[in-house]
Amino acid sequence: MSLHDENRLREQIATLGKSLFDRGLTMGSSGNISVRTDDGGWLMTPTNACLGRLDPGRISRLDRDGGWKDGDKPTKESFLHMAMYAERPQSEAIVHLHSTHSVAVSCLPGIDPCDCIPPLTAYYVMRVGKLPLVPYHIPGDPSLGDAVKGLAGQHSAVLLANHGPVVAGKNLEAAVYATEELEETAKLFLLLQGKNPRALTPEQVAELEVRFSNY
Ligand SMILES: O=C(CO)COP(=O)(O)O
Ligand SMILES: [Zn+2]
Repeated sequence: MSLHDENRLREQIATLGKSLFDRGLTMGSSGNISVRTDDGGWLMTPTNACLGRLDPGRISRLDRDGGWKDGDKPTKESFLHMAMYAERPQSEAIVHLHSTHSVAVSCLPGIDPCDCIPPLTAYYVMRVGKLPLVPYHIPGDPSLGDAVKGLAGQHSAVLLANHGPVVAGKNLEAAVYATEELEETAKLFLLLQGKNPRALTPEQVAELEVRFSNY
């Protein structure tokens, strides 16, 4: 990867991180972002960094084995990102947030652990699809990587119980769009609690999956 391309990715991580933070999609020092680099390694946001104030030059660089090469110390969820990438060779970027409505859904009793949010809208189906719930683990616990492994091959997004979403995309922009769509649909889902909303039918979902398989 040329220095120009790497610097462009660093700038993009900082710009989109600030955009997410400024709109309240993640708070404090929560959340993390990673992007695959074409030497097989990754750029990841540093641990304890605020996504709203990232310094592109201090973003962590990891080698293909997840070893820390340079930049600030990487996110404590680096193995979670790597577990997801290991199952998803087609994904180039991952976003993890503590976005309020998605976290709220992750705490609800009675949600379907195989699919936490029904297909309420077309864009939710196109960008997120089925959303499995990963049982609660302490943040940064390596066993979280194992818990995600069985799910990430079939699902571009998972919801960590009492924690938040982890969303992969074909590039960083796609991963951010999907995270935003998930948060908005979680909000709709909460607004519609007790109202028996009409979700899309299995036929409508199947048509979207065929037409927008690489969205
Ligand atoms: O969201 C987080 C933990 O789950 C934030 O952790 P880091 O600051 O290590 O990235
Ligand atoms: Zn987290």
